[in-house]
Amino acid sequence: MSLLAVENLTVSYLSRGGAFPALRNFSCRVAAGDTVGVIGESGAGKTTLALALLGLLGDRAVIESGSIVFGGTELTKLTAGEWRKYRGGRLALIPQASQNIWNPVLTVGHQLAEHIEHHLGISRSDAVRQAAAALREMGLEETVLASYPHQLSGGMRQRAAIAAACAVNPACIIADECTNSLDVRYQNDVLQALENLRQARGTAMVVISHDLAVIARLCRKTYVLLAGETVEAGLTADILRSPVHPYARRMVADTCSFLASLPAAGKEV
Ligand SMILES: Nc1ncnc2c1ncn2[C@@H]1O[C@H](COP(=O)(O)OP(=O)(O)OP(=O)(O)O)[C@@H](O)[C@H]1O
Ligand code: NI
Repeated sequence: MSLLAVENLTVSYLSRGGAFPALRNFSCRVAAGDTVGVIGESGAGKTTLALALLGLLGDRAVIESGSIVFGGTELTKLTAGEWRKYRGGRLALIPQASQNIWNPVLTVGHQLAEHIEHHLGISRSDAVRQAAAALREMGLEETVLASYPHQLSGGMRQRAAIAAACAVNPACIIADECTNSLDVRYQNDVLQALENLRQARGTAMVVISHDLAVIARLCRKTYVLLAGETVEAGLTADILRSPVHPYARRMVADTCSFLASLPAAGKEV
């Protein structure tokens, strides 16, 4: 059985002009330990999907149809109180622009430890220890615990947010553009840390990105979104080798020609 099963999900944003469907008939299945990528250009509906999966759409959006079943529970019918049990715990989100999740008046350590304590039901001192370990996995020093968010760079805040999502041992992580404000070295570290987490704990992942290289590195399966529609879905290796839809073909060709255009090491530029 799938850990996460999304069937024919359609989500619309409401405006005075009517309902605008940002995601249409999206379906996917994610087994325990599986890695699924969702790729598409800006406005394709990727974040809409992430927010729907976590019950965070807010008042201006509605789930028009479809279902989201996680661990046997239908999520689209949960009340706000019931959502608190799932969100951030068994099902965790690394939100887009996650460097901005932090409360500016509390230290990162305080917020991380509180989050871990709440979701794992462990003592504060154990939570602080786990917070330090989670930061280390993201290449951050223990001193980050005592820092206020504004004392860290955007990339450090982003890695600390990823540490928060990973620290509570989720069964599934939804990662929305989780490497977008990181420089290349830290992108590598974060992708490696997510891969290590999957291998060590069997964490399933839905990796949302506009960057095919990120998806190709992490994901077994890929869904390609264009203006809210799934135009291609399959094994990532197959899509890379022989994309079918014109949009997918262009995306693969553009990524390959970009990589090929990089000067070879040592060559004069
Ligand atoms: N709160 C909102 N109210 C109205 N329309 C919205 C809202 N949020 C998103 N949309 C619209 O829904 C569509 C999908 O947006 P979404 O944020 O899901 O795209 P995305 O694929 O995540 O893009 P990006 O790569 O830029 O993050 C867009 O046309 C966007 O303008
Ligand atoms: Ni987005």
